Amino acid sequence: MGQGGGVPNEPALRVEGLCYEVGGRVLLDHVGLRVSAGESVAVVGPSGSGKSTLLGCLLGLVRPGEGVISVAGRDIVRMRRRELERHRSRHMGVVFQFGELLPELTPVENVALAALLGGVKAQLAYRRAESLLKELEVRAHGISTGHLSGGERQRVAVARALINEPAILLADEPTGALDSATRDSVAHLLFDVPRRWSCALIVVTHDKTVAQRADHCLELTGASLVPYVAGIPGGRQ
Ligand SMILES: Nc1ncnc2c1ncn2[C@@H]1O[C@H](COP(=O)(O)OP(=O)(O)OP(=O)(O)O)[C@@H](O)[C@H]1O
Repeated sequence: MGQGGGVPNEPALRVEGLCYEVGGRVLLDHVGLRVSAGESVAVVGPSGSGKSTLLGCLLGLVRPGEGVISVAGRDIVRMRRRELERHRSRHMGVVFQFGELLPELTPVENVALAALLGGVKAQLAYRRAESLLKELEVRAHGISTGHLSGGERQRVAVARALINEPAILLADEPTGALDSATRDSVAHLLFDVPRRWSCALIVVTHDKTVAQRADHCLELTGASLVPYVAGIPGGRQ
């Protein structure tokens, strides 16, 4: 797969001076972040520190008060809605805690759907979906996605997130609903994605054993992103 249509010398994701305030509380205070293709970042932090809000900003779902969020070389903060939707579907993939798949569809239908919605022709969409599911070792046909195990569903969700060859893959508590053995296998697969598919990966998680697999582990605390070292909140790496 390609590099998600990225711009040469520009990281897949560049965040600068990101500020967000809600209800009189500053959640993000001049936050900066750079993630290149092939690189992974985990974001941990106490409950309520603003991790989902940060992810919402990166996805263009929450509009920050200030700052730049450059995805594949273009600032999404200043985009109009239609353009943002196109840019998001072309360059960003997302995996949520519960997969958020359509349970009555087969895995291949769930994955192909994301490509069809992006304007890819049906034959190509299904071919790509089958090939991704094979690479991610989950069956494509003959079963409703709702009948798969939790771990298999997350593999389908990863395939769906990758089908449009995104520049960045964002995952919000991707292993939060899994038992520990399944969590390890899904986390292993997820942190292998940047190398195999040349995209950037950002994972928001409560689970430190998942976070430690990332190239860089950051903590959102006091409205800032700081390096996280096990046992030392806000400690230096
Ligand atoms: N639109 C909003 N209006 C009011 N408060 C909000 C809004 N969005 C977020 N908040 C508050 O901001 C704080 C941060 O929320 P957020 O969901 O980003 O935290 P989080 O770190 O993801 O938490 P958790 O780990 O529990 O999921 C919370 O206290 C939340 O109630």
